[in-house]
Amino acid sequence: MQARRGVYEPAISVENLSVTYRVAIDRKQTLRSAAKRLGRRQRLVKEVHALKDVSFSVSPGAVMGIVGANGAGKSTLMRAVAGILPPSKGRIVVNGRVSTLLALGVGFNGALSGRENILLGGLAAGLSRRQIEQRFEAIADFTGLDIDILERPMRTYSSGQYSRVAFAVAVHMEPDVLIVDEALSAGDAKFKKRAEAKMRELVVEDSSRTVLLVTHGLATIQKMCNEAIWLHEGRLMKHGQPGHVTRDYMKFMAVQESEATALEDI
Ligand SMILES: Nc1ncnc2c1ncn2[C@@H]1O[C@H](COP(=O)(O)OP(=O)(O)OP(=O)(O)O)[C@@H](O)[C@H]1O
Repeated sequence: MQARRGVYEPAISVENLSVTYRVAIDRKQTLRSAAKRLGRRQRLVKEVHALKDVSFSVSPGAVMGIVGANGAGKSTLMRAVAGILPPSKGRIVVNGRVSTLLALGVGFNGALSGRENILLGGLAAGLSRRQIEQRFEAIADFTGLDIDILERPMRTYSSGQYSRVAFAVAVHMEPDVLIVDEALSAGDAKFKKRAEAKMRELVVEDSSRTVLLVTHGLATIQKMCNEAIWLHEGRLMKHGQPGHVTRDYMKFMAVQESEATALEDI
């Protein structure tokens, strides 16, 4: 859809997006072929078509859930929208500042302390040093980690401590577009509660923020989202109301499962 300023400008517009990964594989050599090649390695390049001609748009303020089986292309789509992964084909337009909760903490430097990574994360999100300093206390507070832990290099953190910092940074950037990939499963039970409350505040209470939310928790999609898409093997299967999308997705998965069981029975 061609957006005209003042008429309808989507927050996110994805047009005919395809993403192909190229993976180099070392082919197993037989003794004879190895002798022939005199020890030279034979490399094959395999293409993985993670997204195939996907198009949709998201209105400003919408909370869009993304569902799909393992390997469907959800994380690839999130990385592409976040600008981390270039499209192989097609176009993505995002209006506004994006903050991501992708595979929590991508971009953190393990050699630096939690405190330094909070600063770096803020700079990467486009805030000024002053703006980050103003928010530092709130971010540090939100992590629930003692200041002496925040002074240690992040490579010494447990995965829960790591995700606490990543989550705290991302949700305090006040982005126009927030991309959340399975982040609600981060941390222990206590932190999960705080994370969910914060997400609700960001997603539900501030209706100007556009959110993309990837999760296998279909109940979360129904609770938090007002739109959803379902991806399967890189293709967009359905775009619509969360209830309809999750219903069709569950039906599809149940059929696949019963077919697999039937095959096992043979
Ligand atoms: N860096 C990569 N190099 C090669 N192939 C990749 C890479 N990342 C993902 N893929 C492949 O792309 C496809 C889509 O993966 P993606 O991680 O986007 O799926 P997903 O829907 O997020 O899955 P999950 O629910 O398991 O997290 C899969 O077939 C996966 O193996």
